[in-house]
Amino acid sequence: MHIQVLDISCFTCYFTGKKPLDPGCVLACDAERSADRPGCAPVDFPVAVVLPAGGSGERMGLPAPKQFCTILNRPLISYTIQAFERLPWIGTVVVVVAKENHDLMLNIVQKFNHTKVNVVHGGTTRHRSIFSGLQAFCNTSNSLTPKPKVVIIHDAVRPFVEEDLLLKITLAAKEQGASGAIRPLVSTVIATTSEGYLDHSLERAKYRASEMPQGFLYDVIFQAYQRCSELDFEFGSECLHLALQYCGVNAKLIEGPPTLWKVTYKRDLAAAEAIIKETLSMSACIIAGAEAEATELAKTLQKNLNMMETDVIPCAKESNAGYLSKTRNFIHLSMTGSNSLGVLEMVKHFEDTDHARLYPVVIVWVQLNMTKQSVDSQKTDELTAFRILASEVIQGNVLLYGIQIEHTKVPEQWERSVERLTQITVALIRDRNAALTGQLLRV
Ligand SMILES: Nc1ccn([C@@H]2O[C@H](COP(=O)(O)OP(=O)(O)OP(=O)(O)O)[C@@H](O)[C@H]2O)c(=O)n1
Ligand SMILES: O=P(O)(O)OC[C@@H](O)[C@@H](O)[C@@H](O)CO
Repeated sequence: MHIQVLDISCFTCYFTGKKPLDPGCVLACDAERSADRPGCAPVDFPVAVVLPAGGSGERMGLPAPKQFCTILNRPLISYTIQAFERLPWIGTVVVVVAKENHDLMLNIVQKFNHTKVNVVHGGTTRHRSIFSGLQAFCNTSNSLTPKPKVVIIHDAVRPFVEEDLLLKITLAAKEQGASGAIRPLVSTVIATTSEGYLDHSLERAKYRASEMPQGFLYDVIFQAYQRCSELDFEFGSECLHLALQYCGVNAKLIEGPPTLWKVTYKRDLAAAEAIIKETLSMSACIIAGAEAEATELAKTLQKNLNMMETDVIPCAKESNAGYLSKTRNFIHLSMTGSNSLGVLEMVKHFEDTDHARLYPVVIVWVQLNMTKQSVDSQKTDELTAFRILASEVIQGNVLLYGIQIEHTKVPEQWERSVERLTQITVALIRDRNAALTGQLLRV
C-alpha cells in the first residue's frame, strides 16, 4: 500500500479523515475539475489572487509581523502562497507588503521558489492594501499581472486553504459577482451600551463569521474600491460589504472547513505549527537494507507504526524514487558500523528533486547492533562522523537523527526494545527538532 501524504494544506482531509484525492488535497486531474464533478465547472477563465500581507501583527505581540513568523524555518506567508501556487488554474499571486518588508518578501519568494508571486506595497489599513493589490492588475504593460476575470482575496495569515473551497469560491464569484467563505459563530454576539453594559444579544443561529477566501469579478471589486469612502478605507474590514454597497452585488456565501481561521494571536501560531507537524508526520518510508535481521526489524516497526501510512523498501536506489517522493519521513535501517552511503543516496535524491525545499525531511538512521560488544565502545570517530554528516545535510533542510538498538534473542526484551525504538522514532518525526540532529540515541 503506497503512502498517501497529507501535505500541509490538506487539513480538511486531516480533520475529516478523508483520504486526500492527491497529496495536498488538490484534485487529481483536470477531469476532477470538469463539469461532471458535482457543483464544479472547469476553470476556463483567468483567476488571480491578492494576498494582503501589509499588517504589523500587533495582537501577535512579536517583533516581526506575524506573516513573517516562521514555522519549521519557513515564514507563515510561504505556506499560504504555496496553497495557491500549487493549483494549475491559479495565475498571478499578488502579495501586498509594507514597503519596509519588500526586500524580505523578495528573499522569501526566491528561497522558496514562489514562481507566481508579484510583490507590491500596501497601505495603512487592510482595505488600502487590498486596493493597492488590485491596482497591480491595471498596469497592462506588466505581463506579470494580466487582468483576471476573477480575483481571489485571501489574508496572507490564513495558510490552510483547500482547492475544493477555492474552486467553489471562484465559480460562485464568476456566476454571482462575489462570494465569500463563512463559518459558524463560536461565541454569541452582543451589543453594549456606552456605559459598558449589555444592550442586547444577537440570535447566534442567524449570523455567521465572515472568513477568507473571498472571490470577485475583478471589475466588480475594483469598481467598489474606486467608489468607496475614506471611512471605508480607514475603518472597514469587509470586502463583501463594499461589493454590495457600491456595486449592488450580493455575495454568495459558502461554508468552509474549520481550518480557515486567521492567525492573529500567539496561540494561533502554536496551533498552526502543531497541525503542520502532525500532518507531515502521517506517513513514513522504511528502508530495510539487505540483512535478514534488518528486514525483520522493518516489518515489526511497520506493524508498530500503525498510526502512520508506511512502506518498506529494500534500498533508496533510483528505482524506488516513487516512494521517496511520497513522504518526508524516512527510517533507514543498517547494522552498526555500516557506512553512510544509504543516507547520502537519499540526501542526493532530495537535492535533485528539491524535495526538502518547502518542508524539512526527516531521516532516522537506526543502527542494529548484532555484536555482543556494548554500544558504549562505539568508536568516538564514528560518533563525530555522524555529527558532521548531520550538520552537513541540515543545510539542505534534512534532519538526520540516529538510534542504536541492541539485538537480543530474548523475545520479551526484544519486543520492549522495538517498542521503545518506535516511540523515539515517532517523537523525532513529529517534533522535527533540529537540536537533536546528529545525536546517536540508544534504545
Ligand atoms: N495595513 C494592513 C493591515 C493588515 N493587512 C493584512 O490583512 C490580513 C488580516 O489582517 P490582520 O489579521 O488584522 O493583520 P494585522 O493588521 O497585521 O494584525 P493586527 O491587527 O493584530 O495588527 C493580514 O494578512 C495583514 O497582513 C494588510 O495587508 N495591510
Ligand atoms: O479585521 P482583521 O484585520 O483582524 O481581519 C480581517 C478580517 O476581518 C477579514 O479577514 C474577514 O473577516 C473577512 O472579511
